[in-house]
Amino acid sequence: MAHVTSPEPVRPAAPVNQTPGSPFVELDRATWARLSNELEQPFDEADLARLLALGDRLDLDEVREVYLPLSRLLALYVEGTDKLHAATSRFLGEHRRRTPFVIGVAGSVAVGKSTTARVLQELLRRWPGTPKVDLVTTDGFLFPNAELLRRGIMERKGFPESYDQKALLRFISAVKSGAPKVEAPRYSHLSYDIVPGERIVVDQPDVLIVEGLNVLAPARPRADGTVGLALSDFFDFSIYVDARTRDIERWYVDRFMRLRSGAFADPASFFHRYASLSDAEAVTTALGIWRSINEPNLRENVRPTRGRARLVLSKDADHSIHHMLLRKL
Ligand SMILES: Nc1ncnc2c1ncn2[C@@H]1O[C@H](COP(=O)(O)OP(=O)(O)O)[C@@H](O)[C@H]1O
Ligand SMILES: CC(C)(COP(=O)(O)O)[C@@H](O)C(=O)NCCC(=O)O
Repeated sequence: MAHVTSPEPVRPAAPVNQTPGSPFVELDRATWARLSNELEQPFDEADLARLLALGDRLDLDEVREVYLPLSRLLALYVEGTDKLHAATSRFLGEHRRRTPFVIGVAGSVAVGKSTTARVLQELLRRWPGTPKVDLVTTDGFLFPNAELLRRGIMERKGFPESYDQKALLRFISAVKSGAPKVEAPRYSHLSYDIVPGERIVVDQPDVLIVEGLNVLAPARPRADGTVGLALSDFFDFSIYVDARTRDIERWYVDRFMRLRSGAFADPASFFHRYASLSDAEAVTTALGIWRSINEPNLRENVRPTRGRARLVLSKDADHSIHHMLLRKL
């Protein structure tokens, strides 16, 4: 595995736009890409093969120009946050325990959260300060289908109320407090349900990436009007992956069509019944699921959290990142 040496501070390659009063600076793609020119190339052939084996038709220029500089920025944040923790421990006169740096990745179903998260995981592993990078998706904290049915919300999978928020908060507090071997339930897209008894184990990583639709959602007020912590209160950095709704809809349908000729063929698949549909019927089915569940969730719950992210990645119709908004204030 190729490694890069040290995340030296980045010199801005060109002026960036900041709208007066906005906490974000806007970086167009060319500006951002220029930041990568100064970077040591962290890939060797084996690394490239591993990235491509992630199964995505990922453009490697995109990785070099967008995700590599982003991983460098994140490595700088990890260093800075670590120093801040050390200072707090010195102030409190405590023995210091390193806690994972937590990155939230939010955005619509099918916008490319998993792909972004996995690429960042691979890149961050190459920085010297963060060799151990774990990734969890919040789908493991969805209520099992039986419970969704009992609550009458089976058609609202992915909406905030379909998650066991308490379990999610317990999980992230344990990870953040530096506990070893913290367990999370596992969701299967094949069975479309939580896998009974299966667990993902997070064991004191340097970085934990938490990916999911609603990771930036604010805490919901309790019955007595008080407001507790939200998942995002435990994030050290957050990314919202953004794109036009009509593009995301197309990506959703395209993915559905690919799964139909792949995973849906498995009789164990929840969607096996769709494997025998004609192309036209399959498109209609995918659009039906998109328009009744995922698009309303995007509109009502997911996109409204965009402004809470530290970084917004805006995609074009071909998945390329067109520009970024980075929160400076
Ligand atoms: N950067 C990218 N380049 C090309 N295709 C991508 C990229 N990101 C995502 N995709 C494709 O878009 C679809 C949705 O991506 P995925 O990461 O599964 O989304 P999410 O996790 O948000 O549901 C998949 O078919 C994936 O292969
Ligand atoms: C499992 C999901 C809710 C995503 O969960 P996340 O990991 O983002 O918390 C989503 O992929 C999903 O299955 N939505 C239900 C509608 C559909 O089948 O597309």
